[in-house]
Amino acid sequence: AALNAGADMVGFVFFSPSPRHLSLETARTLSAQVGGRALKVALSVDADDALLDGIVAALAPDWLQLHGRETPERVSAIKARFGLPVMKALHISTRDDLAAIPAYDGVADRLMFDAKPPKGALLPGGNGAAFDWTILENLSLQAPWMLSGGLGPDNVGEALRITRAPGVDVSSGVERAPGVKDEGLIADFVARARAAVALLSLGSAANPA
Ligand SMILES: O=C(O)c1ccccc1NCC(=O)[C@H](O)[C@H](O)COP(=O)(O)O
Repeated sequence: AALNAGADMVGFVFFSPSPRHLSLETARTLSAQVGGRALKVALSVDADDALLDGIVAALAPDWLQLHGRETPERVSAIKARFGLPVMKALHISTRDDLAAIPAYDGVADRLMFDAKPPKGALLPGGNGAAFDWTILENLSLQAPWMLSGGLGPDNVGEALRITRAPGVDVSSGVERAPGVKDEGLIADFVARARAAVALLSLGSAANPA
């Protein structure tokens, strides 16, 4: 569905507590379907080298997305070991959280600003929680970045208008139940993101998917 909708990137979750978690076998099968139509992103949470070895062998990802407490040093080590670009997710709730950015800017190949998980949440992402997007207004970074957290077809245009994010990421906002993606919502999300990019003249640097 994501490929048909024209997503630039498709994400594969490797985190066993998640309803979106994939086995390596399933990832291998899904990977073959991508066929170069989108970039494959492997999402992990504080994965060790052995797990990342397995993920890279099964999925042959174009990107590694790190969603745990990986330090800048760990990001560098993963980049060096796998020779793949790394996207580091950082949790944002208040302006104070922007203080974490400089240590990763220029180390990670891309940053992803996601909402801080709600209290008691079992997952570090994919919670459908949004944050105050005005925190990111006028952000100036070396690394390209993406916005995520609580996005969906109805608010992605507004999120892009406020943040002018060079990319957006969605999970539960295009699901009909936890872990069950909805083809119509996916198509709607990509169409609305692309329409906002065109309207705002964000140009080809934008990467909404
Ligand atoms: O989606 C998951 O299950 C997940 C599990 C563990 C770490 C991260 C996870 N998702 C991260 C994402 O990339 C989500 O797209 C991002 O957090 C936004 O999620 P949502 O608010 O549900 O759109």
